[in-house]
Amino acid sequence: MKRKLPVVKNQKVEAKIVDLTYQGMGVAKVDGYSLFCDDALPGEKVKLHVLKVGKNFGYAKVIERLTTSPDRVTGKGKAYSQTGIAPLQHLAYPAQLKFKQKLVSDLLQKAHLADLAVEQTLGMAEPYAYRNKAQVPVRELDGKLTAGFFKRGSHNFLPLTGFLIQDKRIDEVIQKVLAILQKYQVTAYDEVIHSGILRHIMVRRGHYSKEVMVVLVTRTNKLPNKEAIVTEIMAACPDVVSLQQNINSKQTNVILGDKTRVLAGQEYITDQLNGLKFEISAKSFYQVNPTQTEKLYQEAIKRAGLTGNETVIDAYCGIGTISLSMAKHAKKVYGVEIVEAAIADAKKNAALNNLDNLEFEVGNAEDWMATWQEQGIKPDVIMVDPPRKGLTQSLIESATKMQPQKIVYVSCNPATLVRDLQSFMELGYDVTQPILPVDQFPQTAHVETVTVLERKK
Ligand SMILES: C[S@@+](CC[C@H](N)C(=O)[O-])C[C@H]1O[C@@H](n2cnc3c(N)ncnc32)[C@H](O)[C@@H]1O
Repeated sequence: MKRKLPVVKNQKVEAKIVDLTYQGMGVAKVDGYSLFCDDALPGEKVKLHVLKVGKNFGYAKVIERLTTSPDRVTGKGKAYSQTGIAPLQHLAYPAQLKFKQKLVSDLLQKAHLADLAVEQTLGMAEPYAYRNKAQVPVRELDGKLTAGFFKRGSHNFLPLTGFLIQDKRIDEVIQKVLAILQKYQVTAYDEVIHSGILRHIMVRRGHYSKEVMVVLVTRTNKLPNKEAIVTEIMAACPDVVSLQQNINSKQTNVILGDKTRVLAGQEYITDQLNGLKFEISAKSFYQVNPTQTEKLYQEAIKRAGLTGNETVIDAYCGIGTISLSMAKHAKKVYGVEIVEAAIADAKKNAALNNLDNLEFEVGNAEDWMATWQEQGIKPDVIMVDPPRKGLTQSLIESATKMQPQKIVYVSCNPATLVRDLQSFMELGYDVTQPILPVDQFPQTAHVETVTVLERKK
């Protein structure tokens, strides 16, 4: 029999916000039924307009705030919430850090792992303008090339000149590049009819080096007036050391295409992390919050307890940032990563830092973990830093068969972390220190964590 829901679409209802979701939405409860709404904080009483009702939960819009949370702060503009650039901007920063700690604790509790402790989130002093990388879509508005962002879950384009959480110099470079492209009548991509030229501008900036990389992502191979455009961009932005064109001719939401060519300068920018130098190419993964990444790596390496005698595996190593940091304190480090260009960077980076105790492999971490296990490699420590989908069961099995003393798990998704911890615990490992959340993404609901697992005696 169909259950009668306590609310119907378009109803106006008063409710109390009891929680925040992992996306930063307020959760209102009406007779036990959850309604998710933007811009609502725990403890606040609100009047809601019900927009959508589903079997288990619905969505609503706040039409009036009846009480205000002491943790509410004035945001920097509606667009940053609407686009998902800064969905937590209305929550005071200390409360954001508490929210992230609670998010991890709640997930552990749901998985019956409530006895695992979670430390206070390690935050940053200036929680804005931290991103060293931008990938902004470009569209034509009123006849002008315009940078912006899409409203969450839609294709509605909102124009923006400042992106709040991104390095301010990156914002400036985007505007300068757009003005030059406009002058040479480069057209903006139109996704409806799949026409026009410029799809995105990607910019990376070295936190210490201040070097800038600009990548023009185009639908077409041809960039009209290329020579003049290149000359003007390089003259207008003297800090650009790498200007590239990436061609993405597919009808897709994926930003970068397969082909990239250097238009001026070099293929990479250089930057530093914890005193080590890194060359970073356009397609390589590189942590976006350099200040917090230094802390994250320091904490992960401290927890690995390296003395200089250990054999270490760094799975999902990217351009080798953690591998190199560990190589300074270990006997030997093996790294694996699926992006070929990232491994090329990792090898160059080892040489750049005069480190010769590393071996890097291109491929699937799961396959390499099994290969290393078959080859009889005996790591003392395995570091894993997977993408959001976490680890596979087969990787976890190969890793534990090698019987490392410690497994240090750096995670950007607490849901998959908790799932994977359960597997490790079934295979003879225990979480021996409180889990540490590190705030890599202030103003957003993303949480990064460091967890240490040790082999049971
Ligand atoms: C969260 S990043 C971590 C990178 C690096 N540890 C760092 O801190 O810069 C995850 C990395 O895993 C890589 N990756 C994704 N799937 C993979 C797989 N199946 N096998 C190996 N590497 C993979 C991605 O290309 C990316 O570089």
